[in-house]
Amino acid sequence: MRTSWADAVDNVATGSSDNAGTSAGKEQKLAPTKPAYVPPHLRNKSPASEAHASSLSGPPSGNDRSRYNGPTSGSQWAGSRSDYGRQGYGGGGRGTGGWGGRSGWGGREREVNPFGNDDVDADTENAFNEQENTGINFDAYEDIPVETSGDNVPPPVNTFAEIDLGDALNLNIRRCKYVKPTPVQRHTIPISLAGRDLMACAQTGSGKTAAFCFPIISGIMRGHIPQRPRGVRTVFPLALILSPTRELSMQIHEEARKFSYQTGVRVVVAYGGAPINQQLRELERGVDILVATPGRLVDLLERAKVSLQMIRYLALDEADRMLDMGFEPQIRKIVEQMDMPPRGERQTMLFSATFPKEIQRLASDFLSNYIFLAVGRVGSSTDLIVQRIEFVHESDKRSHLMDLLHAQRANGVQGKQALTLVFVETKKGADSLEHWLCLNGFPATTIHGDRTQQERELALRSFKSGNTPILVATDVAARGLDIPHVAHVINFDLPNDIDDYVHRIGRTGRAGKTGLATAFFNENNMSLARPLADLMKEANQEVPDWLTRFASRASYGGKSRRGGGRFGARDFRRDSSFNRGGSGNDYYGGGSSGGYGGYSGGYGPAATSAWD
Ligand SMILES: Nc1ncnc2c1ncn2[C@@H]1O[C@H](COP(=O)(O)OP(=O)(O)OP(=O)(O)O)[C@@H](O)[C@H]1O
Repeated sequence: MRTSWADAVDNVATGSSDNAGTSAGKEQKLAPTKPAYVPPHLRNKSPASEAHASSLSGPPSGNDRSRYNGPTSGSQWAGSRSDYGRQGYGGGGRGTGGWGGRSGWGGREREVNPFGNDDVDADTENAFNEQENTGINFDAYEDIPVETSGDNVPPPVNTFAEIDLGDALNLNIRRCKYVKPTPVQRHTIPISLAGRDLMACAQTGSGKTAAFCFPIISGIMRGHIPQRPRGVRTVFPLALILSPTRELSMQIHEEARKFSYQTGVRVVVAYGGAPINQQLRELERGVDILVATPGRLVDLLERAKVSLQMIRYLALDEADRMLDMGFEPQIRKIVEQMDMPPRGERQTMLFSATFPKEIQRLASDFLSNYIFLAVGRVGSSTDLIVQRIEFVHESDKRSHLMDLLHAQRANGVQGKQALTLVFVETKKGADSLEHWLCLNGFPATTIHGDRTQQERELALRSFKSGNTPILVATDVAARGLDIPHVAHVINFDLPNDIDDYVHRIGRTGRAGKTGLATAFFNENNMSLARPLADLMKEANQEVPDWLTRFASRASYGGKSRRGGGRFGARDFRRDSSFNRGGSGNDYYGGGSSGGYGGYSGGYGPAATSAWD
């Protein structure tokens, strides 16, 4: 196995795609009209090592899904799914596979380098220094409490070196300048590599994208590659990553392309608002991982352009949003009513920074014997974000915003000149505020659902580049977007739901950096007083007295769905109302203060929940 990794790295080091071309060329001679599908783990390889590598592509041993293959077990491929031998996954290695007459990266195409002008050696050398210089400070997450529940939870790792992700992926991790895994990565990667289903909750900006991408890419690289049907114009991805917005899908696609560079794994994105034909062309060139928004995917499924028959990995990013009232029917259709393998046969991973209990309950329909992981309190914000709440009457909001922006122009945000993201309630409100800001000498642009996709993308690019340092947005930009240098998030209009607030302010204070979030609160936001005060307290923020008073008033009658102010009661399976045979206690003590040494959460039978 090592031989094939070394080959892949040689290719990376020389920047050569010739080997891939050679191997595809050989296939073409055998079947001139239909170049065979080249399994990812054999792409970018010299013919000399093919025989050896293909002998390694046999089905995984063992059928016990509950078995735990530790992540530190050398190159043994931990967590291979037991179901790869089922119909559709059968068939042989290289040469017997074939897919619609096209091949992925193993074919004629040269893979574009997503890292730009990448000098591997220089980058690798500089990575650690640069990392230190960028201000990324993941030590800030070290003492975050971590809780897990479920059967036989694999222990976390401390370093990427402890996990056998494969050399090509490891090289890309270094190119991304990731020195060590973030807490959510430390815990989830071993769980996913062990083949387990997962519901993972971790704070905004804490590295969840890589946490689900690494195991998927690694699994595809090393797994037994199924034979894909020949001669049909339908594509059969092996992994599906769904996200709620177009921009987030694009971002995940960009990240996944970096992680999978020269691994032979091909990632394609499909989202609405953009010409479908172009996306179809991309798909027809081969796809291992499909990143998509639900609407466009349903369209592709109904046109029989995509089949989910061979999905091994399903990841829902922003999973709670994907399963709320707006999206749930589409997600159910995709997951339960098309041709996707049922739960238990595929591996399902759900990620978000927030997971209300009612959504956890819904989500459990898609999971099999899953592990629940919470890094930090479910739905908590990071205390890297300084939160300020100001009481501002509706009619004073604009002048108040103007004061903030003038002060910011003079002094920067926390001493830095940086990007400002302003959230408003409505699309009309966004346009009108943008117009007013521009009139007053503050270059601004907008992103919301009434703008064309082209306009949305242009606005985001202009904001990211700093050309337009203020972006006025509706909730379409609230989740997942990772925009460096957003130093200030202003909730001009507060959302109705505290979880939306958590995601919005999470656009700053990412990856260990600090950030500032200011919110304008008034009589229209009373229902948010208590959850907001709770959230701020949890994040060690100063809560204004007036907010504490509003929070304690009876006018907010709703029960906090966040489940009390202590670390616990996270996994809904532990909830007293669900715990049929249990003690009625909604608090459980499987926690730890997540540092390397302090981990004790949920490993071993003592932590098995009553439900499992
Ligand atoms: N191990 C790591 N080392 C350094 N940086 C990392 C690491 N993992 C992720 N990052 C960076 O951290 C940033 C935030 O990651 P990501 O966007 O995945 O966060 P997230 O948890 O998905 O946030 P959100 O909840 O807002 O979607 C990204 O810029 C990413 O490149």
